[in-house]
Amino acid sequence: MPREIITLQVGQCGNQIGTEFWGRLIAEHGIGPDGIVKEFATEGTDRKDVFFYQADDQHYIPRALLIDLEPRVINSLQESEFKNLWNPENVYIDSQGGGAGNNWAVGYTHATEKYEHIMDMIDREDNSDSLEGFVLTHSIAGGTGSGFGSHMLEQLTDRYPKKIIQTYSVFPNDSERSSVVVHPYNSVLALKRLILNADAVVVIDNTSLHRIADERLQLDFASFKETNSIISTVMAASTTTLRYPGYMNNDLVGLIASLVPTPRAHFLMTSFTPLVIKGAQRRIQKTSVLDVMRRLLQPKNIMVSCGTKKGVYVSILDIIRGDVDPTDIHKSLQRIREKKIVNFIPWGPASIQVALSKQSPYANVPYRVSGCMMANHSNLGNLFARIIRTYDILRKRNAFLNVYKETPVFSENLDEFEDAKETITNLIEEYKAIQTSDYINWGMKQQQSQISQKESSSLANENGNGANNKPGKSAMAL
Ligand SMILES: Nc1nc2c(ncn2[C@@H]2O[C@H](COP(=O)(O)OP(=O)(O)OP(=O)(O)O)[C@@H](O)[C@H]2O)c(=O)[nH]1
Repeated sequence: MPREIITLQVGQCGNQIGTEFWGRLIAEHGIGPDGIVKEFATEGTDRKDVFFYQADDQHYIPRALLIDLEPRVINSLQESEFKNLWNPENVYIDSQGGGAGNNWAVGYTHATEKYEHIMDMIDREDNSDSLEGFVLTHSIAGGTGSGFGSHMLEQLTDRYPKKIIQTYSVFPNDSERSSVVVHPYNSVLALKRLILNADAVVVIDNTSLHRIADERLQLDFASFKETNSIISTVMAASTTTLRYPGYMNNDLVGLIASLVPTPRAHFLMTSFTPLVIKGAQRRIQKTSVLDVMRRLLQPKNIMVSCGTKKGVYVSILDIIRGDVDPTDIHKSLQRIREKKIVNFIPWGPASIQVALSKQSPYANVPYRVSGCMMANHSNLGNLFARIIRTYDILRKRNAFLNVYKETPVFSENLDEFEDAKETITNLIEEYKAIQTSDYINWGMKQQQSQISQKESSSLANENGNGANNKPGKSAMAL
């Protein structure tokens, strides 16, 4: 039975990367931009119905909601070759159309006003018996994807507590301080929701994408079109096992369970090889299984700028596509073990897991084997520590807070900032502890102190409400 997934694209970035993703999916499944399956693809054994459903006239419609507070991006999608692909009822553009002005609190406030309408759209889309969960695409640095997306995450946790929530979250480029000057505020506030309300977050780091585009693909000034092409490659590859089921990882819960052994440390890094995107230099090397598996581990190919030389891997899943002899996989794993390329956690068994999948027969790729790595690594804590450092610089100066203070979340005080920072700081501590052999004991102590804190604060907060008091998913999972 298929386990369906609804995709929620929120804000400029969310809709732009979402569109690239659908472009990849229809190519891989032999579906035209109008949703009609091409004649040569009618016999496939792929699972189109995880991400699409069929209308009465048999054309495929993405299970997707397109949401933005300003019309530009969605309007341009509605004029593109994909204009007949999406269900027009699943588009939400705010009637005022002014966007969230790069402000998390404005996006969040809009969402509190519109959430019943959005939840009705989601409930309508939940038209199957076996919905597995949701995938959110957004950026954390602006206002809509970040703020509106945060509120949606909270609402989804409330409304669908048993469904999986995975996100592809775009983190800001370190060097773009001038374009979204308040991105550290927005990022910290959104990160709190990603920690508390998501089951898995695939971190897409614009800093890394630009480095990869520059150094690996020799694109001097990569545009969003090009970085989004990299992102959609990773999104399509990381969902391969759901769409071309094999003997493992063929639903979202199985995929996430193998990567996220402890609930809070659910942030994932990715790498992909060989990368081939339009407009970039093509340098296809020899693509043997060993080459692919080794390249996936090279820090220069990893799409998060936190390094992997120090620190430890909590888990690794390599999704290898192509015509591959399974004995090559065993030999490659042995070589990687012998060379001690990977350091794993000292507190539990961990190894590289491999899922094999065929290439799509309909998407022409110029290589024999490709690989996508999804991994959980302690150095992700360094990325969050960097965000906190840039946040502290702004916050100490009380800079650019006026618009935030005009919104209900911050009208009385700025406590929500402190609360978000504390949630992230706790996670950074967890990533430090994850590297030590004492991690299990550390986790038990944390759990104990959280239970006592919860007991005392539930007495104090009996009549409270607002963003600070929402129960977190990870708190429930602990
Ligand atoms: N990789 C990538 N990053 C993007 C894209 N569009 C915007 N960004 C990044 O996203 C952040 C800004 O978020 P946006 O998605 O533009 O903003 P929004 O969510 O629409 O919110 P408002 O514009 O405030 O309404 C910045 O860090 C941008 O660099 C995109 O298409 N691809």
